[in-house]
Amino acid sequence: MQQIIKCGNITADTEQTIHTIRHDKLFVLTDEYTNRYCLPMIEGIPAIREAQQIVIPANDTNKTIENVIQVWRNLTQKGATRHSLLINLGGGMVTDLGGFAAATFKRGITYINIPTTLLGAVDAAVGGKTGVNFEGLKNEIGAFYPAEYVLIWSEFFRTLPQKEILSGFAEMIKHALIHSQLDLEKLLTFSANDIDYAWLNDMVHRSVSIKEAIVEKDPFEKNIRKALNLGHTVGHAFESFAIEAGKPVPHGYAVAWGLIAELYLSHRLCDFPKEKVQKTVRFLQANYGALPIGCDDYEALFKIMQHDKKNEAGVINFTLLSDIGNVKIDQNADKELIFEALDFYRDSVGL
Ligand SMILES: NC(=O)c1ccc[n+]([C@@H]2O[C@H](COP(=O)([O-])OP(=O)(O)OC[C@H]3O[C@@H](n4cnc5c(N)ncnc54)[C@H](O)[C@@H]3O)[C@@H](O)[C@H]2O)c1
Ligand SMILES: O=C(O)C(=O)C[C@@H](O)[C@H](O)[C@H](O)COP(=O)(O)O
Ligand SMILES: [Zn+2]
Repeated sequence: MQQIIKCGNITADTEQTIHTIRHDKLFVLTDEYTNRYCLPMIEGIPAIREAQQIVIPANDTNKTIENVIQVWRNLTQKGATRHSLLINLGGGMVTDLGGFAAATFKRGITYINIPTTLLGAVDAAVGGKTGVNFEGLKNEIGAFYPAEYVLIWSEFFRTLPQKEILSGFAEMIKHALIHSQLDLEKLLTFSANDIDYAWLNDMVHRSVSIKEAIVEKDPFEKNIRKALNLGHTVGHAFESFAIEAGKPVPHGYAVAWGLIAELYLSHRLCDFPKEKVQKTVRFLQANYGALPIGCDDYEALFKIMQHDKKNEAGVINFTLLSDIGNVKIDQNADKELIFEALDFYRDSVGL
């Protein structure tokens, strides 16, 4: 089982975790920004100072197999063995890519995730989904291969741009939607212009525990883990579409817009209450703006949804809700209804 540590002191907790895992060489993977902003916060640890560093370019357009090869190459050239330990210090891009590199190098080495974004802490670093984008599709290549430890320290978020805070917050909204009305009510009070970091830290721990409980029940997404994919069938289509258009958007923004469309489908197919759609959509619209799409783009978006990993035998499977906390997996919507949901998205965000 993956161990999640809520850090009080990142230096002491990291040092202790490193000592807990028997290893020969230590490697630290960062991207260009986490190397600058986050590595200095743990560089006081002698083991980190002496570790081999691997730096990859930042952002999701670099979550590619080519950069996995760069990591493999560094590991090989710097003498990594099957007993080496990798620390992924970064957001979801670094933990997804680094986790996949760890899963595949010499058929698997141990790794630790230290998420430095809100999204990484509440979602990406936890639960063992690793991978890279491929052929314009999100996480098309990957493996379930959990980090041995995930160290969560909210102080990293202080250097995050507001956009990245909001991106992570969208996954927290998703966790609340699949879990409870009370969690959602609390999150809908959030103001990104006036962040209360102590409150956010509490909400982070709550959000992680929602994900952790689901992953523990179904680590390989055969069943209830599909709950964590709420908003992602449409969300990933939006995200891939934006990358293809040369205007990438943060993952959480795509999820927020995907939630709008999928709450509509939840209402139409599972009787999710209309007033709860409206209340959540109001928050999403106010905080996330819009990905500009027109009716002409629906076919392209539908085509991307046909590659969603929850699909089976040519049927697009959605995770929907009949109420907050009441998840319905493997729900089919036909093309006409999906287009209606895209109409609803456009109306809701003022396009
Ligand atoms: N494996 C999973 O379960 C899972 C879950 C959700 C999302 N994801 C994936 O996670 C990725 C998105 O992760 P993300 O939102 O963390 O994006 P990211 O890793 O690309 O980070 C966003 C930006 O913030 C910078 N950054 C990171 N930490 C910083 C800090 N403390 N201060 C300043 N800048 C910092 C990064 O360098 C980058 O430029 C996507 O690829 C998504 O598909 C995976
Ligand atoms: O952990 C999960 O399970 C999730 O689905 C979490 C999602 O937020 C995350 O974006 C995940 O990477 C999506 O996975 P995919 O299987 O749809 O690629
Ligand atoms: Zn996600």
